[in-house]
Amino acid sequence: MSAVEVSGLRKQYGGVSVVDDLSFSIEQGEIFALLGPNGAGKTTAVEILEGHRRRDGGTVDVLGFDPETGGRPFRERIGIVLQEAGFDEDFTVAELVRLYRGLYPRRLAADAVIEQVGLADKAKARVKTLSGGQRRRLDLALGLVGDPELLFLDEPTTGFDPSARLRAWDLVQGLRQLGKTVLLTTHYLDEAEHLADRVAVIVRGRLVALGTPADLAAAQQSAVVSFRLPPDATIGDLPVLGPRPIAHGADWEVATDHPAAMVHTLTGWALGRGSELPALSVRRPSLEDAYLALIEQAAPAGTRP
Ligand SMILES: Nc1ncnc2c1ncn2[C@@H]1O[C@H](COP(=O)(O)OP(=O)(O)OP(=O)(O)O)[C@@H](O)[C@H]1O
Repeated sequence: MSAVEVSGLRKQYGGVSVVDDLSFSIEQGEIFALLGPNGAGKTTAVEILEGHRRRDGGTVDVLGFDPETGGRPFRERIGIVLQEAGFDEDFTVAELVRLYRGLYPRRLAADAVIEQVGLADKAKARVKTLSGGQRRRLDLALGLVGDPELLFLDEPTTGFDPSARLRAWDLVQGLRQLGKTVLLTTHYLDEAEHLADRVAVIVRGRLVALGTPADLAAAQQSAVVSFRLPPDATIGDLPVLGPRPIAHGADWEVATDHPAAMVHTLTGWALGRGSELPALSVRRPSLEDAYLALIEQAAPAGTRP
């Protein structure tokens, strides 16, 4: 059975569609990521699924409930981790986790959750003394303590240092092993690639791609060739490669379905002028490569708000 079924979902503000005929389903135990540029409609869609906004059209089933009418029995089965949850800053971490725990009939041990998110040494600290990353970990603890079947995670690792981020990823992956379903929104493509079983890409309220990160990456181009120019060359000196190389720091990258021919052209040019091509590499496209290509196709630069 699906944890979430969305069909033909619509929402308008002032006559403008911000969610436009959106359909997808999320299986139980799946980690599902919603991706899209700023203003794409992700938050609107997620808040409709959480029961915090009303839809204008379509059907939504979350854990067997219509979120608009599910009431308390529905809310007790979901967990929401917001980017900026407001709470009383004078509480300590342990107090706040216990307070939230008291709101749910099914619950986890407060100390275990605090430990899980890596805040054990801050359990007695007041919320106002926490760093930004520690607050985000507290948000995660508050979302988990009611032992939800479905967890909404809104940009869960923004502001985390790299090791806290890996730890949060482990935690989210641990949720999958417990059979929990996770709906993740994130702007970090590596996070979605690492965590999500499937991703949906939304642009201007419409679904433009849905699949596993590997499928999405493979659907765009078969390879990315990257290289640096010889010190005495400029990009204009290169032979015509078909697709235009794109600057990536000191490197140039070109996406292609014909990596062998591309490398042949590039190395032939370099050898012909008696130089090397530093840092030449061929790699499989990442989810980020595919995402950027999808966004560009759906809303070319210059047409975006
Ligand atoms: N209450 C509202 N009234 C009017 N317009 C709104 C309202 N809420 C959202 N919008 C508009 O709907 C569009 C989608 O917003 P939404 O917050 O869902 O995007 P998002 O994909 O979550 O963006 P971000 O990545 O920036 O968080 C935006 O153009 C936004 O201005």
